[in-house]
Amino acid sequence: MAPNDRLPYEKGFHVSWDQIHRDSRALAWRLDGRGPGENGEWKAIVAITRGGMAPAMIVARELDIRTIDTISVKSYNHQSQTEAQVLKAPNADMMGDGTGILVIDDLVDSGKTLELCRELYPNAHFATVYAKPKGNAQVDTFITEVSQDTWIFFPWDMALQYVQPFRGED
Ligand SMILES: O=P(O)(O)OC[C@H]1O[C@H](OP(=O)(O)OP(=O)(O)O)[C@H](O)[C@@H]1O
Ligand code: HPA
Ligand SMILES: [Mg+2]
Repeated sequence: MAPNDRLPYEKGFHVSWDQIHRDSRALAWRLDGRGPGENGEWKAIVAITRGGMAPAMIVARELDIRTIDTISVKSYNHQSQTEAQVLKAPNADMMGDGTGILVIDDLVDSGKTLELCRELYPNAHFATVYAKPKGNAQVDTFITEVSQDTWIFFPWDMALQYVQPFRGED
């Protein structure tokens, strides 16, 4: 399937860099002071690559968190879902059972990616910028919910291009 072919997704939600920046900052503010540290600090951030890296960087900057690791989970080939698998795990000593760790992704869809991460780190806090209803139960904190039949297009997957005027061209 071509990557820009939305079927079976009825709707497209196109997110600009500006929008993901605002929404990721909103996520940071919601998470601020909610960690298990004395002043609500979080121990570290773990970004779920690749989509979680941009939001994780923005949250880390807002919350002044310098310890950042990644977990690489692959679960999609374009818009087709495959079995979720961990291709690279974060530092085991740092992770423990996940206590104090903020695991960040761009979105939760079916919830399969987070389900796998939760099994590995049951005490981590899981946060995404966007969420679809099926995966809702897997995420502790998110900013915006979109319907299950919506495909979210992120700015790193898009480019500016010409569109014809609504009334057509002369
Ligand atoms: O809730 P789920 O149904 O598991 O889907 C959500 C996951 O799918 C996408 O990642 P993808 O596996 O496509 O990899 P990418 O981040 O490298 O693009 C997205 O970034 C989430 O990580
Ligand atoms: O709606 C989506 N957009 C981008 N990547 C995704 N991975 C699962 N669902 C989505
Ligand atoms: Mg991803």
